[in-house]
Amino acid sequence: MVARAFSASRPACKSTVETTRASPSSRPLVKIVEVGPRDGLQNEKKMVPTETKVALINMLADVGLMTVEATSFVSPKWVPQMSDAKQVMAQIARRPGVSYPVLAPNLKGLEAAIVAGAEEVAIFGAASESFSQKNINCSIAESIQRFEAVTDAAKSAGLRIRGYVSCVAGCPYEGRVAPEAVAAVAKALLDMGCYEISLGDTIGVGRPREIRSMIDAVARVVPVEQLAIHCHDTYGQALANIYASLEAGIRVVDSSVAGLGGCPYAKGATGNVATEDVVYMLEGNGFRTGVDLDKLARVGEWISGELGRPTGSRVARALLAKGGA
Ligand SMILES: CC(C)(COP(=O)([O-])OP(=O)([O-])OC[C@H]1O[C@@H](n2cnc3c(N)ncnc32)[C@H](O)[C@@H]1OP(=O)([O-])[O-])[C@@H](O)C(=O)NCCC(=O)NCCSC(=O)C[C@@](C)(O)CC(=O)[O-]
Repeated sequence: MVARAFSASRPACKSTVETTRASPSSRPLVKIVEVGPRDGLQNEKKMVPTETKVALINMLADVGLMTVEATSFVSPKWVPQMSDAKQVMAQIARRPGVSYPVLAPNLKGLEAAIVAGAEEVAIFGAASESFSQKNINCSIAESIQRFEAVTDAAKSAGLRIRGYVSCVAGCPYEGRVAPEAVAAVAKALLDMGCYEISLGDTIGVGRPREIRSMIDAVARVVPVEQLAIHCHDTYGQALANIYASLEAGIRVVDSSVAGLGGCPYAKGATGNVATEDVVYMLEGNGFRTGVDLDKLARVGEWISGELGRPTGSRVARALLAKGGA
């Protein structure tokens, strides 16, 4: 079977056909933003020991991932699992060339992140009013004001800023979310200085055509080069949605080792798409990721064991079953 791949040029509506035999360096790079230590763990009911979080982050940086979202400087009353953010940042190895972004919803979080030595922060808004209220206790308009203060201070401190928009395909409280609502929040985050906007299908309800229409609407106001896709796999649509995002020209994918995760404010939402599954798909479709899949699968197996469950990655399960990973 000849693998279909996409052109390196964007937008990639007219995809070219390549084979996976192309040399690795000639294949376009897809940047993977590993969110397992943050998005993957934030919903765990039992406190994960700080040393386990630190070991996970260090292992993920060792398998070739260049961006490992480390933790969140959020209210410990809202998300107790992230209450050791300062200790995590103090103990990780910080491999040269690897970014360790952290979430910072307000000035208090930003100040703590700076003291902890963060070089990149992420602010997180939503395209749905109800989710914004549940997640960060304010309306979308109030969140934009709050984020402006955060981004001004972060820029003055020389930090890079990433933006998230949640509920890009649907909201657990309001149902369908209009692509125009997503585009408006994404544009506001871009305008305040985010270098990249990650589009989050928080509850995994989107399907490829819906995801594509949403991206097309956002790409009218934010260059596609500055967009990332962040898919939860609740309805089993994540890989198909990522494929649709690649066709739309997106080259940054958020994912979580072993498919860890869920969202504290989205009942029933499962984890992010598993990083192992994303790497397997990309490497077989004419892209390179720089990630050692076998090593990554072993990291996923290890952290799943620490959490007392099997890995959520189907690719890792297949590799481990045949003794490959
Ligand atoms: C935004 C707030 C703080 C507003 O929460 P609030 O209650 O309105 O805040 P407040 O300013 O009134 O403060 C309340 C208390 O929290 C403290 N506080 C206030 N801020 C901080 C801080 N930064 N760090 C530590 N402590 C903080 C503050 O000091 C005070 O403490 P008290 O005086 O009562 O002892 C709260 O709602 C919050 O922390 N929310 C975070 C929720 C969260 O982390 N959700 C998960 C991440 S988003 C996500 O997963 C989606 C994403 C990104 O992955 C993409 C996708 O999938 O869609």
